[in-house]
Amino acid sequence: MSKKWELLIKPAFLDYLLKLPSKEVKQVRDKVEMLEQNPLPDGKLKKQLIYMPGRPYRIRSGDYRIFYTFQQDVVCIYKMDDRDDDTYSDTVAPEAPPSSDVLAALDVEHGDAASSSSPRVDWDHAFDSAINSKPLPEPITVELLTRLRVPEQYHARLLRVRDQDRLLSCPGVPDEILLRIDGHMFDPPMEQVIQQPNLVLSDTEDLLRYKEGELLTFLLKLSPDQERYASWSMGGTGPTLVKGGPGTGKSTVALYRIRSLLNQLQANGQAQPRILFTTYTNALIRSSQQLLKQLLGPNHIYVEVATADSIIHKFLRARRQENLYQIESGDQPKKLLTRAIGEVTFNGNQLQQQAQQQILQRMGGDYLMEEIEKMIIARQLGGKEEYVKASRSGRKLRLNATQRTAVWKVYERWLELMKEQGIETFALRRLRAARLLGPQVALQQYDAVVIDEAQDLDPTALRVLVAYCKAPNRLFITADANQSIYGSGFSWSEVHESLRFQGRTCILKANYRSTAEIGEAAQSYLSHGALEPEVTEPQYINNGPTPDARMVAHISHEAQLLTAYFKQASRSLRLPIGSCAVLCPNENAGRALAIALENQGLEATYMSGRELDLSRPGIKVITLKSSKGLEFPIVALAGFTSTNYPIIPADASDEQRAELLAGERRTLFVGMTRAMRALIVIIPQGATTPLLDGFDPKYWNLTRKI
Ligand SMILES: Nc1ncnc2c1ncn2[C@@H]1O[C@H](COP(=O)(O)OP(=O)(O)OP(=O)(O)O)[C@@H](O)[C@H]1O
Repeated sequence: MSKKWELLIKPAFLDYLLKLPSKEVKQVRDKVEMLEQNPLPDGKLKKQLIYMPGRPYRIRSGDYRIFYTFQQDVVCIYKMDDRDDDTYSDTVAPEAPPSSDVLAALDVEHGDAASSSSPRVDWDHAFDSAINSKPLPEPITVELLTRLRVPEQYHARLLRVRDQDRLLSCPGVPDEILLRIDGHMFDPPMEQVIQQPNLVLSDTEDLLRYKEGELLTFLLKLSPDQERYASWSMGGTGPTLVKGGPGTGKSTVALYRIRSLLNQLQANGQAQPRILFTTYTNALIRSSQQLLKQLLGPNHIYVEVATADSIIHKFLRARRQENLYQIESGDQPKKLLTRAIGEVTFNGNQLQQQAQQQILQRMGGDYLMEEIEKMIIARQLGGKEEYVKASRSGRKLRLNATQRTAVWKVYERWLELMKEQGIETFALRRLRAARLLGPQVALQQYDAVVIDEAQDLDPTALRVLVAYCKAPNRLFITADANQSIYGSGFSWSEVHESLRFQGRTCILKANYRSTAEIGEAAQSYLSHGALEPEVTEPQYINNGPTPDARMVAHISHEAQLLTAYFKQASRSLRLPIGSCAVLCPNENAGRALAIALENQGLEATYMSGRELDLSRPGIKVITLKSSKGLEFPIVALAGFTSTNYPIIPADASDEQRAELLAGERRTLFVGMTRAMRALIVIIPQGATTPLLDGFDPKYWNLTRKI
């Protein structure tokens, strides 16, 4: 029997299937089966379009045309259309080398995505020239909206829309609906289709099931490295660590690891295993749950998705200890810290005492609080002596033994004050849990524990999570040191003796999220601050326009510029306005900017980390810190005009200043790397902070007209 080719499909192809009558879908299925047997059928049936991005082949299916490419063992189906005209001249050229795009996307670590043989798209020009909105080729009618399964509540707004711009910025309508209608009205350009993820079509009958609504999605095709790490070393003796830069698929691999773990446990006779998956924010919990449902089907019920803090809460509740103190995340702990500095009697003579008090005051509340929370509480240091000897790795401000003794005294007084008020911080709550756990206790309630984004977890929290896992080799951890917002700098085995990864650490290199232009611009910004370079040179799958950096004098100009940018970017990338996000330094800046954008006629909402709802229509305005782990097609870093940024105590020492700036630079880097297709950073005119400097014109467009 002849060999079968592996089939991959793009979302654009699936969108088109939904438009076709069922009978035609069967015909398409037959054609796809034919390609599965032989992607180069009889010469007359197919053509290669060598001047089209991706150099696809084209084959007829009744009145329609299917665009596809193939290489080695893989056939990738891009999209369909029903036109007869040819924008690109066709060439029958079976001897021409097929496109390298498919393989590059599948295995960029070993391929060379950037030097694809396809004609290169001039993204910057495409971005500039998006001026006129296209009229819709057919009117939006109730009948059409019903056919496209658009809920009635949105009909009234949509029925008034006449052109593509208004469609993609129609307020109050969810993005996926706008994209569905846009997809019905216009053919997606090939250069955008190529950048869509590859999905696996393991059974051609699934096309019919998808058309009938019995199957909702197809799974992502992982790269060979991702696939390997998803089930790598499961028979080993200890835990596995996956590292990698932003967007390399660490969270994706973690989800597939869960599937491998479930399969292994069930194959070993455990019909109903329990797996814990912890992630960073509530918004990530919701999206991970959805992905797990797709990936695991009915088996998703065996996986609990939670934040580390909610597991800590559960742990304390089981011991009736959860309500001993009220969590206080506002200003009160910092106020009590200032009070503690004033109340403590330091060692030595009066002059020495004054010197100690001064150094603590000079540190500033935030720095001292971080010292206490990250260096003492999170590391579960048992006493002053331990703190005096501790390495404090990750902190640039040196503290001698006398100064550390002073910090310890303030810490002890602060603890008393917090207790008196009946309040605690999250770090203190984690410490209580870790202490209750004791060194020996193993909770062993989950057959496997998968911890995503571990670089930002306190060691105390990690200890509790590790203790919940029944076997060390069923622990799986992902981390990225450069994205660490808090820069805690601990070694894994210091956290828990089970966290020894000898020979079980791997690194993902290919960035699937951001375009090469965004990734390289963010890297150049990071290295301008002399921060650790990436462990390996990152590789990119996609290309796009050069990111922009612009100066503005006032928040109203900022909102005008953002409005123009978002309209331009969403139009040229053919994305709804809801795919734009503004990442701000703090809540006040975010709220002010959301109002300013609304005043410009754009729908925009500020959302705090807790109330983040990514399905909400309109522009999402969030803080840089709560953007961790998320991604948006179009991103602006803004809001620096209306706020004092960054806050550095006037008399901070050089080391302290350097450390604060390094932390903030990493935070801005995390923000930049949330962008998938387009990125802009807005800098206040006359800003003196080095953080808003370092936009190398080689990577950043500083002059393009917006
Ligand atoms: N093999 C792949 N093919 C196509 N898309 C992929 C692939 N792997 C990951 N992606 C996509 O890339 C994006 C980034 O993936 P993911 O969030 O898993 O990366 P990450 O390393 O956890 O990112 P970060 O640490 O920056 O939050 C997601 O949209 C994901 O669906």
